[in-house]
Amino acid sequence: FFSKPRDFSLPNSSWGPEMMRLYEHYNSQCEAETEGGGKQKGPWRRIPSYNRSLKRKTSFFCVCFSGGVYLSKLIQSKARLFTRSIKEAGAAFEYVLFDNSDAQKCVGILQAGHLLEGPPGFVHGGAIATMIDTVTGAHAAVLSGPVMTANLNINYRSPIPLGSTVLLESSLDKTEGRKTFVSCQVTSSDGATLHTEATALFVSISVRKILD
Ligand SMILES: CCCCCCCC(=O)SCCNC(=O)CCNC(=O)[C@H](O)C(C)(C)COP(=O)(O)OP(=O)(O)OC[C@H]1O[C@@H](n2cnc3c(N)ncnc32)[C@H](O)[C@@H]1OP(=O)(O)O
Repeated sequence: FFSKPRDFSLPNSSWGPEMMRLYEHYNSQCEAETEGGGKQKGPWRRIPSYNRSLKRKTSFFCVCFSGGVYLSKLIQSKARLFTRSIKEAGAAFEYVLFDNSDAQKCVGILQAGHLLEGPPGFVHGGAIATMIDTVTGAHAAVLSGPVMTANLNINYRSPIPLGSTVLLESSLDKTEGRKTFVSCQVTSSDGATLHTEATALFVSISVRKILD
């Protein structure tokens, strides 16, 4: 009765060679070899991704706690995670996130599809902001549990060609009480071109607050 939800952060036929190269680079570091030739956890962990978030909990909490019957019935059944809402593989956001808890870093590998166009031939600034929010948000959530973006500052340094693969690297700057401060850099897949720089503040919240 229970079908397993599809994990969208696994390779599909739309992933190009650069996307695959970076994916394999980090994925190969999710497992390390022991001295005896066995396997153990490596420094990186792939973060799975689905097209819905908190599906069961949300409908449960909506009905039970927030009086959200309207939300539950009419909206929740259709709700999709924004970055995973386009069905055609490769058309919009193709991405995968990896987390390194020892280094307190998170990386996102993004292949920007044709539906993300802003200026002719380049990626829309809002789509770049979306991916920065996604990578830094996932990083802050790994570090601090449930959070919401309170502040996002972005400097666009050079445009991202549509169809290209870029690397988003998020690092922890500091935590202060409920506040988690992170920085993010978006570079070309070889690291040679800096496309975008950002800082973000996430504030810890209770899950109840999101659902309210
Ligand atoms: C897997 C996919 C991952 C995707 C991740 C995507 C994440 C998102 O996009 S979330 C959606 C966008 N964000 C929102 O809609 C949030 C809207 N804002 C809010 O709900 C609230 O303002 C919220 C939760 C951020 C903070 O509210 P609240 O919990 O009442 O905290 P509040 O008491 O005001 O502030 C807590 C601290 O943060 C600071 N703070 C809050 N907002 C800001 C801000 N914008 N700038 C600087 N500091 C801030 C406060 O000064 C306070 O600091 P201190 O503790 O030192 O006094």
